[in-house]
Amino acid sequence: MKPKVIIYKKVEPSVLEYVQEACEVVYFEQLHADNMQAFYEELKEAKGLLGTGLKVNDELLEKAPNLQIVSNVGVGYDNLDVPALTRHGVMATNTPNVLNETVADTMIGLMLATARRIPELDHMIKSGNWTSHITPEYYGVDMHHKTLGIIGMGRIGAAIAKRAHFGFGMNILYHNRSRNEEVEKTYQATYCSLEELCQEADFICLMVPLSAETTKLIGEKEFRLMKKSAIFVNGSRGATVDEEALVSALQEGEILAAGLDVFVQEPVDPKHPLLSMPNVVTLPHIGSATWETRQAMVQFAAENFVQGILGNRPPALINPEVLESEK
Ligand SMILES: NC(=O)C1=CN([C@@H]2O[C@H](COP(=O)(O)OP(=O)(O)OC[C@H]3O[C@@H](n4cnc5c(N)ncnc54)[C@H](OP(=O)(O)O)[C@@H]3O)[C@@H](O)[C@H]2O)C=CC1
Ligand SMILES: O=CC(=O)O
Repeated sequence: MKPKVIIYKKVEPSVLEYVQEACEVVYFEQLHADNMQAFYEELKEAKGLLGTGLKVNDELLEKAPNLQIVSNVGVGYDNLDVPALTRHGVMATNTPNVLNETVADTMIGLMLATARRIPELDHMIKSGNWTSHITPEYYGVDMHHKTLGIIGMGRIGAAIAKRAHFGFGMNILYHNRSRNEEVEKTYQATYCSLEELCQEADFICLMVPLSAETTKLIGEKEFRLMKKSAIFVNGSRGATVDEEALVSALQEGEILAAGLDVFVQEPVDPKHPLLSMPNVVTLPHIGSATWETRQAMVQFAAENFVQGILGNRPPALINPEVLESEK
């Protein structure tokens, strides 16, 4: 008998068929209040769980005594309580690398859109307000040859640095807990403290994973350090920024503008003050949202999943301790 697993996200038929070769799949295209009870019922027997964003913690794991693997479709896994998964002997996997280039494209697009005020001016034309030659009040600022500070110079950060260095001739600063010699050599990036980066950069791009350490990593103090002309973009998770401090920094003119792909609460409340600011460009968490990349991510998640279900080591295993404790 094939092991029972749950997929709780809409996937391509080819991916479903690939998983079905090894598993009996219970398929929920999406989880919502009306099917949660049915989901919990299936969870009692499920050996695997594949999807995006579900909070997996002790409470959920107690409802899933047979679980072997949780396969996250996405690289960030702040929705997973990894120590709890490890305690319960459940493997956790994610989808690194396949989305680096696409997310980097999105972040460069967001920086340009913010600096050149693209959505604001698009709206001006479409609402019938382009009535004369553009006056200085509509000018943007250059991105090329400015200084870009990347906080979180990992896989995606490096793909952003590549574009910024070779494409825009930008000077790159970065901050991590540890140095990344590869980006220093390849993109002439300079390592610095968070404070130095905030003070020196014209564009500040946040790309860290969300953790206890990075929650509200950027707040009042950091915004105060930034240049009044700074453009801040966040592609990590909403909670890495103190949103109230960001609103104040924009209202007080401590920074020039912001580009946001992520919010503390998603979907963001339409009445959120950030949404009524013309100098804030917003996106609905679309960093990796292209057909090609989303397919690659789901395929990767399915490969992790099937390998784990078959008792093999999945290629992107987050908690290898689970396998070590089985030896
Ligand atoms: N908007 C979107 O659609 C997407 C968002 N993301 C987000 O981007 C994140 C990064 O992805 P990826 O590049 O693959 O991850 P990586 O792990 O490759 O890079 C993360 C970087 O952050 C640094 N970092 C971690 N903790 C801290 C800290 N406390 N202070 C300073 N730097 C820190 C790490 O360096 P070190 O360990 O040396 O500190 C590392 O260089 C994901 O976790 C996800 O949240 C990802 C994909 C799409
Ligand atoms: O936010 C998306 C991810 O892959 O992480």
